[in-house]
Amino acid sequence: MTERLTIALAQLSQTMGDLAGNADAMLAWREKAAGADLIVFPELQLIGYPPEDLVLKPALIERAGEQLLRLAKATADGGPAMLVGTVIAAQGLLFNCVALLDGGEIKAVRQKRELPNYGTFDEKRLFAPGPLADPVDFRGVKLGLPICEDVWYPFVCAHLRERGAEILITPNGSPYEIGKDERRMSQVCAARVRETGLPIAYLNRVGGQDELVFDGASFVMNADGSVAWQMADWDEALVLTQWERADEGGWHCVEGERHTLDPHPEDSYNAMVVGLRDYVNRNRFPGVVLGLSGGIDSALSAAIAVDALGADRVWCVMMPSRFTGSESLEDAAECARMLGVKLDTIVIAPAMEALDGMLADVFTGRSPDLTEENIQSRIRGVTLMAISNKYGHMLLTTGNKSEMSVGYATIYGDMAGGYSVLKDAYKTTVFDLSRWRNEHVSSIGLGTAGPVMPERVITKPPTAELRENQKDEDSLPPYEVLDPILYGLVEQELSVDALVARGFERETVARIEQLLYIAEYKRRQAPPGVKLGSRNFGRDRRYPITNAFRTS
Ligand SMILES: Nc1ncnc2c1ncn2[C@@H]1O[C@H](COP(=O)(O)OP(=O)(O)OC[C@H]2O[C@@H]([n+]3cccc(C(=O)O)c3)[C@H](O)[C@@H]2O)[C@@H](O)[C@H]1O
Ligand SMILES: Nc1ncnc2c1ncn2[C@@H]1O[C@H](COP(=O)(O)OP(=O)(O)OP(=O)(O)O)[C@@H](O)[C@H]1O
Ligand SMILES: NC(=O)CC[C@H](N)C(=O)O
Repeated sequence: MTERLTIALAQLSQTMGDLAGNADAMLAWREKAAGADLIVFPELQLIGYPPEDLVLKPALIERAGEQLLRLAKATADGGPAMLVGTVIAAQGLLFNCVALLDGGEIKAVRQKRELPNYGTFDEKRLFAPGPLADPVDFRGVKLGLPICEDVWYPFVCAHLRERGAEILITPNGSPYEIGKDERRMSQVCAARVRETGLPIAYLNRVGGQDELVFDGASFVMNADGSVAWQMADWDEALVLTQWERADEGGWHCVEGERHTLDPHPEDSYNAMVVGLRDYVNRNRFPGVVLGLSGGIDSALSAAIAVDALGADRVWCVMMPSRFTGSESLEDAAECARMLGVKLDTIVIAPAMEALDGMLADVFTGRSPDLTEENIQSRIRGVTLMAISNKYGHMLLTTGNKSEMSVGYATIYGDMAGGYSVLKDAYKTTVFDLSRWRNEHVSSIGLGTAGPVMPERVITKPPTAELRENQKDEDSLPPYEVLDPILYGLVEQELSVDALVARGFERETVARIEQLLYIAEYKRRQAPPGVKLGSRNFGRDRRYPITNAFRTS
């Protein structure tokens, strides 16, 4: 009877759709796991997670089958067996699976049963639920293989236990969300361990995939609920966990490293760094360009870009108008200096004058209004897009969640761009993250230590500078009032009445609800951005654009 096992946990990133590349990477990591009995990879490691409709393409399923066979053959060398996440078609249905590859063959396949279909997840659209499966027999040990969502409910693990499982190994594609690492361990896995009396190895992927980032933070929990291993967040890593069969028959994982995970808000900052880094690199941009206004949103976006890509890949442009104050010019220049990035200055007055002239006839008899304010924003958008086209840098959009909630952004203007790091960060979070970054350095960032923006950028009242003496608070409640209202309306789906009961003014809440609903069309046309909270605009919160419902 096997008394000892070495299980390698490979906390890896994935390149969506690069099946051969993902397979090559698995083989390379397997070499580093020499001596292990088994190497485990995250959910759908061969394809990428979440694959969306890519898996509805028959050619992809065919090629996944070819790559899986290639991996299986590689295990004929007597080295570690592999547990590989992939998609398999059977009887006209698609399954989200793990395959156990050993001795040159596919020894066993297990299908995911619980398919998440809420929030950002759409798995029922793609996959059929697998049957309640038995453990696999691996070198005399019965391994239970629940896949991600399978461990979020008692059912699958209870069945595995009943059918004799001795160790639970769960490959995951569990996206980052504030507080999620704690939930996975203390609520979800601790409950499964308590119910089954079995130890669990929880393996998550790392890296960014469009709006989602995966923090890793994989761990092993022994049957007594103690944590034997805690892997770091964000980085690819391999650990060889040693398992022993105790006298009373149960399996125990020998204690290894226990990394401290990022505290909040560093976790959110690093999520943005990872999301942007992987988006820019995987889509092969040489770098990013952004408008640096001297305000806090563009300053924080630039700091995150430098931490993600390095200062030499971040290009900032100051585009003053006649409404731009001298403080803004100084703050943008100082910010660029602190970050070590290139800063160009492009005056937008000539374009404003040209448009004023072009539109003079059709605008005869109309006074200047929001139209001209939006033209300024659009000229900046056109200018930045021209640089993007000429040099290939992607335009980084700087709008935050508070603005995106109430439509406080110009469509085809400052909303232009390919990706946004602040999209799921309320303005009050933008202030918190800016303060945090001025006092700390990101554990995974490429930027230098020390402050990244002048203190004044954080303390001065926010303004769009699209007209004389404009301040955000002229048209919006202060962000300390606006953000909790938005949090209630967006993340908690509260009604106006419920927010009034929390002490907010009815008229204000009703106006914000109205602004939120009528800005849906803008959000549908906004670039993707990093998900941080429980209800991001994009995959989480999907509202109709044409919508007469109000709770006021
Ligand atoms: N449901 C719908 N479906 C499709 N299109 C719809 C629409 N509702 C309006 N529209 C169209 O949208 C256009 C109006 O939207 P848009 O042109 O953006 O203009 P609008 O939303 O009216 O104004 C822009 C707002 O953003 C603020 N802003 C601008 C720039 C920067 C900042 C900042 O501080 O960050 C703030 C500015 O002060 C103002 O409150 C019109 O063409 C209208 O026809
Ligand atoms: N003078 C400017 N020079 C360069 N870019 C600008 C300028 N004004 C606005 N932008 C760009 O448009 C975005 C929206 O800016 P705006 O000042 O209108 O509002 P904001 O949301 O308060 O942003 P910020 O805090 O960065 O100023 C900015 O983040 C910046 O990228
Ligand atoms: N891939 C999955 O099944 C993810 C769902 C799961 N509840 C998580 O976020 O961890």
